[in-house]
Amino acid sequence: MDKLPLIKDRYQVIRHLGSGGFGETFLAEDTQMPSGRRCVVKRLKPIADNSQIYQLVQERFQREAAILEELGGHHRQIPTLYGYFRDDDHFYLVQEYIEGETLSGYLQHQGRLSESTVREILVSLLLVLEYVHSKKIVHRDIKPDNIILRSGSLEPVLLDFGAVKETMGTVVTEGGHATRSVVVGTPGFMPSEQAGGRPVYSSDLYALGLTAIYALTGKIPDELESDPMTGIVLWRPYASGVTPTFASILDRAIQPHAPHRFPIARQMWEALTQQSPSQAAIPATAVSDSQNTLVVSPTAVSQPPAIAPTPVPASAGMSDWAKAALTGAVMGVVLIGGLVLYQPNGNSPPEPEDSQPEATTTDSHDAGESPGNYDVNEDRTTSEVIATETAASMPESRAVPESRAVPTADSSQGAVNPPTPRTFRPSAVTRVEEQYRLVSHRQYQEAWSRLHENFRGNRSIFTNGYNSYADWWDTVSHAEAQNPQVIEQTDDRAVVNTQVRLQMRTGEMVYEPREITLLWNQEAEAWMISQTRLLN
Ligand SMILES: Nc1ncnc2c1ncn2[C@@H]1O[C@H](COP(=O)(O)OP(=O)(O)OP(=O)(O)O)[C@@H](O)[C@H]1O
Repeated sequence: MDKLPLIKDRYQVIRHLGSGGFGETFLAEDTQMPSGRRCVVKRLKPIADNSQIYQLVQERFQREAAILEELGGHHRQIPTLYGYFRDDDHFYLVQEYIEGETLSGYLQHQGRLSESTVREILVSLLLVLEYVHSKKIVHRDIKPDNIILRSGSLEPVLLDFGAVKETMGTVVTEGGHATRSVVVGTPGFMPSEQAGGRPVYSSDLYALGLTAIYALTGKIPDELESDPMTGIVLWRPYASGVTPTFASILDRAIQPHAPHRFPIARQMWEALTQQSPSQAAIPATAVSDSQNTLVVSPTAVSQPPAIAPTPVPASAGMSDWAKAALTGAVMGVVLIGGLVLYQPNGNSPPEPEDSQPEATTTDSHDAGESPGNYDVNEDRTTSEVIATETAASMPESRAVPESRAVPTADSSQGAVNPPTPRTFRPSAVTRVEEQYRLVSHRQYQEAWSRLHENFRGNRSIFTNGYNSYADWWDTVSHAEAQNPQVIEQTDDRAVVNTQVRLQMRTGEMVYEPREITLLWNQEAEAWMISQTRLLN
């Protein structure tokens, strides 16, 4: 057998992971680390082959790598960037290897996922997206293949940010100007404004919504019909058991027109965690052109086919999906004429009618410029986007293992029962983070209801029950659980240590190291805080 290559005299290739539009990806061992840790090496090659372009690509690549470094360095659901370099005519990224399985791979053998599992994944990824968007980055290629569920915990991790790939598409126009020549994204998962080169934050929510729909139905967007008048994807008949509120949230996420979607990740996260029908509803402005297909109650869906929660059949969905994945790999970066985006006079194309109203220029050099249209000669990164509302930092989310059963094969269809899959038990860490978020948002009643009943009944702490709890939190203007970590964990009990940061209404800042004990409530399917203790 041929010896596998050693890249840059350092990264010993273990196996080839995949090939995409701009290069190849390898699993490798870092021979210069004592542990010989595993890493993912991405080798990219610019599409234009000349030295002028290479210089430009190098500059952009460096900027985008710096962004990846920041993102991965601050969020555990984004791979850490270990290194980047250029070697001859290739550019390399070396990233943390995420041990696990892509969401699409997971579905192939576990079957379609339950609503609660999909909801958990969404809630978790929305926190990641809010973090990403707070850095003014639009991911641009969210899809089941770019989400890895970590082995053991099934925590979703977001891969493959589009901007680096985009740098590989740098070309020089006839007029001598460098510009992008590609739109990054995957057909079907990519909304129209992104296909037109103008992604906004809610473009990621659109892709995430369709990813969730894939997880619920086993169908990729190309396998679903759309309403010919409105362009709305008609998925509900394939997920008849989904609750109306959850379905409405997904419908809002996948609206073809960006202004009709949730504008930012936080809003979708709030709709999911509170599941208030009013938050899920598409804004009134959307109803006029889509009222026949939106926010459909289950009874309004005509004769949904009875679909048992079977695994995605290997003979149909899997091969289709494999085909689609292959297409995605080829089409992941859609080539467009550089001149389409490049405006020699410096003007941008007109705002599309469906661009987000919130997305007004704050940091671009040109008032009309969109994130998808820039000139490389300007000193800004390809992935900066425009927004008036910077997403506030939201906590990272982590998931832990659990062993509740979800879909089994329908024996009436002759399918074999798959092994009992694990589903998500929300992580104790996420629970702790949420608790501080709730009190920060003054949702005291909600926060109180998530304390264990024994804790709530402790009159030595809460002398006046809920009122003393709410009164105390009213003295705090902002609370945050920093760096929470699970110290102990069994199926039913978890202990999390965290540094609590409290900004008091008086202006004083308080930092409290705390140990928080949580008990699993099977009925509520939630972690309840049963005790907190100040650490020395
Ligand atoms: N950090 C990572 N940890 C573990 N697996 C990874 C990581 N990054 C990529 N992979 C896996 O490697 C394979 C190839 O991924 P990659 O995204 O680089 O290429 P692609 O999807 O084939 O092409 P494209 O870059 O055009 O999307 C995929 O199966 C992906 O899940």
